[in-house]
Order: sequence, then structure tokens, then C-alpha cells
Amino acid sequence: MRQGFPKARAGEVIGLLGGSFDPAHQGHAHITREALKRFGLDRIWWLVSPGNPLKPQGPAPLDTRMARAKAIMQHPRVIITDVETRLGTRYTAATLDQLSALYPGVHFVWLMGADNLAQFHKWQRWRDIASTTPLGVLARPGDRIPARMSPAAAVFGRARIPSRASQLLGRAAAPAWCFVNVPMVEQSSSAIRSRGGWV
Ligand SMILES: Nc1ncnc2c1ncn2[C@@H]1O[C@H](COP(=O)(O)OP(=O)(O)OP(=O)(O)O)[C@@H](O)[C@H]1O
Ligand SMILES: O=C(O)c1ccc[n+]([C@@H]2O[C@H](COP(=O)([O-])O)[C@@H](O)[C@H]2O)c1
Repeated sequence: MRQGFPKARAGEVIGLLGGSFDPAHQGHAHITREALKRFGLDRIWWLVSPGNPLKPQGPAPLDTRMARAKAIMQHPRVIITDVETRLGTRYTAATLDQLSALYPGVHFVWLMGADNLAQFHKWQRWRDIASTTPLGVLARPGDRIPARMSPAAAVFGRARIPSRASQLLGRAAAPAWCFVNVPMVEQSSSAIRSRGGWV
């Protein structure tokens, strides 16, 4: 494996939580622990993004965000990584294409908060992403209903796994997605930034 890339064995199920993490907070740590419990995952990688292609303003420097993410999330089954910067990708579809080629036999699951499912139809090649990668969606304050009513939820309605069967998601064949109504933590990076508690 190339230097700086996390290790993974064929057959492992790895959840990918992509994010700006600008900064990382307890909401991220909480959904990570819930996703490990609920979706039949072996590990989770936090993909600290070079920058969300839909956000006009760039985030804080990568090293600063990586250091904060590592301080917030310390768990034996979670890895914090800057692989998207190493791969030169910022669109999720391109990241997933490259990771699938680099890690043959590894099952990747894309994780997101409910706010991202509500916006998912604006992502580049979103139908390809949902057709090739199982999606695990976690409740977020204020976004449960918009997510379940979203264009992506409608287009892939038949591929939905009920939350009582969420453990099947990790090894499900795409398209497959599951929304879990976990206890919620009301934290966001934008609230932290607006309080001036970050770089
Ligand atoms: N409190 C939370 N509950 C559920 N999901 C969350 C929460 N905070 C972040 N997420 C999810 O984590 C992923 C990364 O989020 P991100 O780094 O953008 O943080 P954020 O708090 O949403 O940032 P911002 O407020 O700047 O939009 C996204 O899929 C997002 O939906
Ligand atoms: O690929 C896209 O078009 C796309 C559009 C918006 C967001 N994303 C990804 O979604 C993840 C969450 O982004 P953010 O900024 O809400 O933390 C992060 O990995 C982004 O790269 C991806």
C-alpha cells in the first residue's frame, strides 16, 4: 500500500465518513460510534476533505483540521486520514472509484448525516455513487424529514433497508441505503466557527 494510506484487508467492511471537519466535534464522534454499532462495519475512516466542492469558502488548513480530528476521535476502530488529498480527489464519486481500485475486495460504505442525504442529488454523479456503494444515513437535528423526503430517497426508494435490519448494510449489494434514527447530538462546525472557537 502507498505511504500514508490506511491498511485494509480484503473482506473487511469499512465505513467512510467524509467531511470538512472544520472543526471536528462531538456530533461527528457520536455518529461514528453509532455507525459502528448499527451498520455491521469493521472500521470507519474519517476522510478529512481537501474542501467540499459545494461550499464556496475553503476550510481551515488540512493539517489543523487533521490534528483536531485526531484529538476528538480516539477509537481503536477509527482512522483519521487525508487520503483524498493524497489521491487528488474532492468529489466523492472520484474518491470511491480510486479507493475501490486501490483496495480490491474491501467493502466500502459511505456514511453521512441526514442533512447530506437531503442535498445528495446535487453531488457529482450521485446516482453512480448510490448504485455502487451502500449508504448509511444517521439522524441529525432538524434534518430527518427533509432527508427522507429528498430526491435521492425517492429515486432509490426500493433500495432502502429498514432500520431494524441496519446490520445488513455493511455487506449489502448496492444500491442499498439505510436511515437510522439514532439519539442526536446538536453540534455543528458552523456553530463552533460562528462562536469564534476555531482558527
Ligand atoms: N451533529 C451531527 N449529527 C449528525 N451528523 C452530523 C453531525 N455533525 C456532522 N454530521 C455529519 O458529518 C459529516 C461531516 O460533517 P461536516 O464536517 O460538514 O460538519 P458540519 O457540522 O455539518 O459542518 P458545517 O456546520 O460547517 O456544515 C456530514 O455527513 C454531516 O452530515
Ligand atoms: O462529490 C460531491 O459532489 C460532493 C458534494 C458535497 C459534499 N461532498 C462530500 O460530502 C462530505 C461531507 O461534506 P461536508 O463539507 O458537509 O462535511 C465530504 O466528504 C464532501 O467531499 C461531495
